[in-house]
Amino acid sequence: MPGFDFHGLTASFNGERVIGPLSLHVNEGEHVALVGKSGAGKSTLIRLLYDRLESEASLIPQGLGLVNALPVFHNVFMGQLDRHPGWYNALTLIRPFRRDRDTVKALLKELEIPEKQWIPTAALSGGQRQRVAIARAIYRQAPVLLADEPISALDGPMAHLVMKTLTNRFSTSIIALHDVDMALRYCNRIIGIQDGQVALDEAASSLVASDIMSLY
Ligand SMILES: Nc1ncnc2c1ncn2[C@@H]1O[C@H](COP(=O)(O)OP(=O)(O)OP(=O)(O)O)[C@@H](O)[C@H]1O
Repeated sequence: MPGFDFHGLTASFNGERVIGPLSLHVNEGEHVALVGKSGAGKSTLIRLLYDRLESEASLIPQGLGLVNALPVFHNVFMGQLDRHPGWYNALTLIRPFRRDRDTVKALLKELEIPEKQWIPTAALSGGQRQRVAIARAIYRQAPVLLADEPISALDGPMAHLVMKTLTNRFSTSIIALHDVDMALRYCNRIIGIQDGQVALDEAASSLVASDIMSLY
């Protein structure tokens, strides 16, 4: 997928416009950080993009969307649920295939939770749960990543590892981030959202943190 170009994006809640109308053109190879204060509309914009991109996107929602009663393996496997026939998914629920087990294990190893593969996600810490949602998005292997605060529950070294991994694994990404320094370090384009509109759209290389702080 060579990027995307959407026009007239809008969203309203209870008759109140919270996004747009705005246009967004993203080229392949761009890692876009969505920044802006709480309530500016970043999550809503990510949802709008996900609705449009559908199977072309891997989503890491702010709420993670994990099934707590299921083990980590099955939560990660869900990233590819729509790629397999029903019988394959049903069998996987009972007895996962070796190939899938190995692929998921390697991903969990990369995210430093390999020992959690068969543990229900309910028994994990917040940061471990966040890494399960990250593994699920990577496992999906969609061309575009849409991530809403994917490092909010991670400590410093782990946050760096995850940002490095995500920007390496996906050729194009849109990542809502509250951490301005991480946005500048790992993304090559910064889009600032203010009251549902694009208030800043610049190459990360041309900005410093204080340029972005005016949005807050
Ligand atoms: N389900 C909803 N019902 C009503 N209003 C909503 C709903 N979801 C979001 N909003 C409103 O839409 C606006 C944008 O919210 P959104 O969650 O997109 O902001 P955000 O920039 O992602 O914030 P945060 O950084 O806190 O996650 C806010 O004013 C919020 O109150």
